[in-house]
Amino acid sequence: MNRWEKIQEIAVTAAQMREIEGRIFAAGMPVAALMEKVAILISVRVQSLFPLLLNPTPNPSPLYREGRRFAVRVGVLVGPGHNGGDALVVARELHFRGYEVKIYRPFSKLKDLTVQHDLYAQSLGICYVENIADLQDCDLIIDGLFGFGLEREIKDNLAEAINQLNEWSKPVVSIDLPSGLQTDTGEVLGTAIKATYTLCLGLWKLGLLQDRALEYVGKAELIDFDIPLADITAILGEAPQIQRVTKEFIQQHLPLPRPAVTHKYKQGHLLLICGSRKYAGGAILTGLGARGSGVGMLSIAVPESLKSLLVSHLPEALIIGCEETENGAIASLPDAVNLGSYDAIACGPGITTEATTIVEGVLANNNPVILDADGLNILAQLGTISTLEKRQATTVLTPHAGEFKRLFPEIDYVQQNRVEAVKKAAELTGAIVLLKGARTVIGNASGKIWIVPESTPALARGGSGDVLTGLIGGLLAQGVAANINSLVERVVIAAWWHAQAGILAAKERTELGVDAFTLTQFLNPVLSGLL
Ligand SMILES: NC(=O)C1=CN([C@@H]2O[C@H](COP(=O)(O)OP(=O)(O)OC[C@H]3O[C@@H](n4cnc5c(N)ncnc54)[C@H](O)[C@@H]3O)[C@@H](O)[C@H]2O)[C@@H](O)CC1
Ligand SMILES: [K+]
Repeated sequence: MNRWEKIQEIAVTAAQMREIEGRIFAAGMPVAALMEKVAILISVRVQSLFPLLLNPTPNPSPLYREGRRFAVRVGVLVGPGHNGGDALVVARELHFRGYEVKIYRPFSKLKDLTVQHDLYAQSLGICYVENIADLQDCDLIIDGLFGFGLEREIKDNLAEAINQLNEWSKPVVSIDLPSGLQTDTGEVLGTAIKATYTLCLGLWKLGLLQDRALEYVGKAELIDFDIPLADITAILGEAPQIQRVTKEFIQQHLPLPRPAVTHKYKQGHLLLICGSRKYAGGAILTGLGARGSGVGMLSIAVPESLKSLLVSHLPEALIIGCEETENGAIASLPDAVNLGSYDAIACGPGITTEATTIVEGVLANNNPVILDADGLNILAQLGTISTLEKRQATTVLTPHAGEFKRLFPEIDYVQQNRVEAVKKAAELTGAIVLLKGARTVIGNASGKIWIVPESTPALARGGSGDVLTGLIGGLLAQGVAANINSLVERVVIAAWWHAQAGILAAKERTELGVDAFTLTQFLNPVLSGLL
């Protein structure tokens, strides 16, 4: 793995970033030199994103046709700390490159280095404005108000200025993170800049990966400024506790290539328990998700009345018809079904909350189990922690925020800090917990967290979770059959793969075109593209 790939896997808190930068400074790197270096990199990136339109012409240049934006007038927001220092260096560079720069610095007390850059910018004759409204004619705004040093709410005049600026809907490039976001939790402290681009410096800040930050972050990019890997490792350890899931990680952990000599049972046998008369389609989608995983053998237990429907959609699967309740839920599994004979069991989509004894039976068994949807609601009724305490084998829980709250009423901050919530849930239960969202978070009992950094709102659609359950189940079964030690990577792969299939499908069919069945058709193309 090269340096770029390695740093893409890391997410840090403000405290960790401070410790890492502290080591660099202690080793002799002058603070001013680092700021200069970083800010030059930012300024170069800004120039490529918003090239200077030197010669406005009725015939747009070829660059214009590539969809690049041009900027002439740039408003730079300068805060009191080193984020403001960065912004002042960027302002100076853009000024020298020929941009018309205006600086808005609503603070009188600045950090020393920032003072120096401020004095120099003034000496160059760069225009300073008193009011945010003076920036309304700008083509582009650079936001250097606060970075990871923001520690309290933004209030009063500054908050008003930010709100006013957000209303203009101008392109905004935020330095490090949109000013106003808490670095670790992504919480809005008072108010926050709505960025078009966020140029995150050095290492990804955790807050940028939290769902509630996303509407402020825009398109996020990492600006690498050569932090020595030794300094990163010294603070974060060899394997970071919070890992962004990257393509390289997936390539390393996929169950590929298959052994040259194998047979279907060696490639995992998954049992799905799903569906009811009311929710028949969920069973099909779960089955199609499992199919996409490449699992060796797939058995699907459904209410007897759904059997022929399932056979027609999944001819390769072994469909097990089960006795039904009056309402058409699974009442019991046939005696011939030996739960212990499967490599993994996925249980829940569409089973309704009538299937309590089924879920109890599955959990009493000693194989890896994935619970989703009604499987989770039943677990919540049984008592999540007390029920899971008794289990030795791997359990995977895949809640969305609502299900999470029902499962873990003691964890009341799931909306505020999804990463901490998952960490706590995994610690309390020993389970692998996957919290669905715009940035799906996965954690296990060791305290390690994985975040899927890209997804699409196209996936916010009924049935897409069923596909994920099947996909996780299939990958887990293959992992068990191959005797791999750690199964959490399989869950991580499934979450990433599912998101990428959504992204690919949305690219071809728009965000409105990704129904759950269509999603299953894009699972394999993601892999082909990856390899
Ligand atoms: N970490 C690194 O290695 C580097 C960091 N740099 C920059 O330095 C930034 C961090 O700099 P700082 O630690 O100076 O922090 P910031 O620039 O984020 O701001 C901290 C300052 O804002 C004040 N402040 C905090 N909350 C406030 C509020 N609500 N209202 C008014 N004032 C408030 C603080 O008292 C302090 O003076 C990074 O985000 C990045 O832009 C780069 O210059 C160079 C490399
Ligand atoms: K900023």
